[in-house]
Amino acid sequence: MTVIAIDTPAHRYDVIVGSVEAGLDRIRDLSRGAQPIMVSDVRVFALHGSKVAEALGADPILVPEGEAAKSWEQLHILLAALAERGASRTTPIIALGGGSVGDLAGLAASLFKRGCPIVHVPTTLLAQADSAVGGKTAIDAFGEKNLVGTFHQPSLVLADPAYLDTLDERQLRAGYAEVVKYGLIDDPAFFAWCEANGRGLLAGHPDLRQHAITTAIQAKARIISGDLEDRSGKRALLNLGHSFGHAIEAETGLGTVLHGEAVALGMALAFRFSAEAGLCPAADAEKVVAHLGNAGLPTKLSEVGLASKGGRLTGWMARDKKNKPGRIALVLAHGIGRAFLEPSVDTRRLAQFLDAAP
Ligand SMILES: NC(=O)c1ccc[n+]([C@@H]2O[C@H](COP(=O)([O-])OP(=O)(O)OC[C@H]3O[C@@H](n4cnc5c(N)ncnc54)[C@H](O)[C@@H]3O)[C@@H](O)[C@H]2O)c1
Ligand SMILES: O=C(O)C(=O)C[C@@H](O)[C@H](O)[C@H](O)COP(=O)(O)O
Ligand SMILES: [Zn+2]
Repeated sequence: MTVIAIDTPAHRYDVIVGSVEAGLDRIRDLSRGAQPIMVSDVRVFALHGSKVAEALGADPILVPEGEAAKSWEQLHILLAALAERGASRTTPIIALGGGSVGDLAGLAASLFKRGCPIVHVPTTLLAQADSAVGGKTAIDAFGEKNLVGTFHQPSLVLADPAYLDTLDERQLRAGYAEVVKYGLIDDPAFFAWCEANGRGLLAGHPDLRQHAITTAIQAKARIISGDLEDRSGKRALLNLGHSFGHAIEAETGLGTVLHGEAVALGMALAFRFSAEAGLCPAADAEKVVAHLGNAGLPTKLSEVGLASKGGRLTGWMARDKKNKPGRIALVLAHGIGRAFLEPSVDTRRLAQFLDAAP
């Protein structure tokens, strides 16, 4: 078991990577006798929910699986269920599931009675290595990814790698993209570790999972510290691959290409664009594309039916949260482990690059 402490101005919370049973007492301590409410999706609840709900005496609320949970409608249904059950400002909400459940439940927890505690119990690799930590919450709206959201830091995160045993291979690979991201941002040694161990990690080796999740969370803690609300450009590095990725998700219809798949393709594009602009060695871009491709992730726009769609994709990218008026900001790289935020890229050049990209 590894415990990582995350410091925020409001409170300090622990991320426990290890058996969920070992962390249940921590949820009981937080609850101080109040009955917790569990939010989960139908699939995760059927697989893992009743055990945790029974152990905590938690009342479950179920949402649809995947990106479909991140909607106005589901937010409304969830808030209505919290009201109907008489939840108070101290009722702990337990989000058991992947990033979609976490993003929706986190948003509801931040809004309900102006904020109640949220505990994340992430069940996907993506959520354990990335989304459960850091406090970003969101739903999709008006066709745009994560358009409506808040920052609401959890009170506790319990990431049990054993949950990944029931996750299907496509979801596991998608989550792996966000793991590799941490090597590409500022830790070339971790990228090399991924090259050496990615296959074993995806095959389910427990020590490799534990190491990957712990390293990613420690990196996230470091990157968000001092820029918790994404204002200074430091936290923006976590968006490597995401301007392209969110555009790919939106253009293909949200929920069609998985978030992690879109991020993998986005990171491949960010490295290719950096190399073509002479900012990054071509050999580094090739290594990134090869590693993601070997992990079974998309690295070509043609794989998701978006060849020659530069104009459409830059249209979405022009709406990204990192942008200042009239400019497209993009996380680029000077090499593996050397990501940086470019506040203004030439939109025409970007569209031409995307039109020509494989
Ligand atoms: N808030 C953040 O910082 C942040 C970071 C990264 C991604 N995200 C968001 O997370 C979402 C993607 O989340 P995700 O990739 O975790 O997937 P997900 O929550 O959409 O779940 C994907 C599928 O996996 C199933 N599943 C989950 N855990 C399982 C398990 N242990 N066994 C079997 N099936 C299981 C779910 O039922 C669902 O069908 C995206 O909307 C993305 O935008 C948020
Ligand atoms: O925690 C962050 O900050 C991230 O950017 C993590 C991303 O992996 C995640 O997909 C996040 O939800 C993207 O946020 P957005 O601000 O681009 O909507
Ligand atoms: Zn992401």
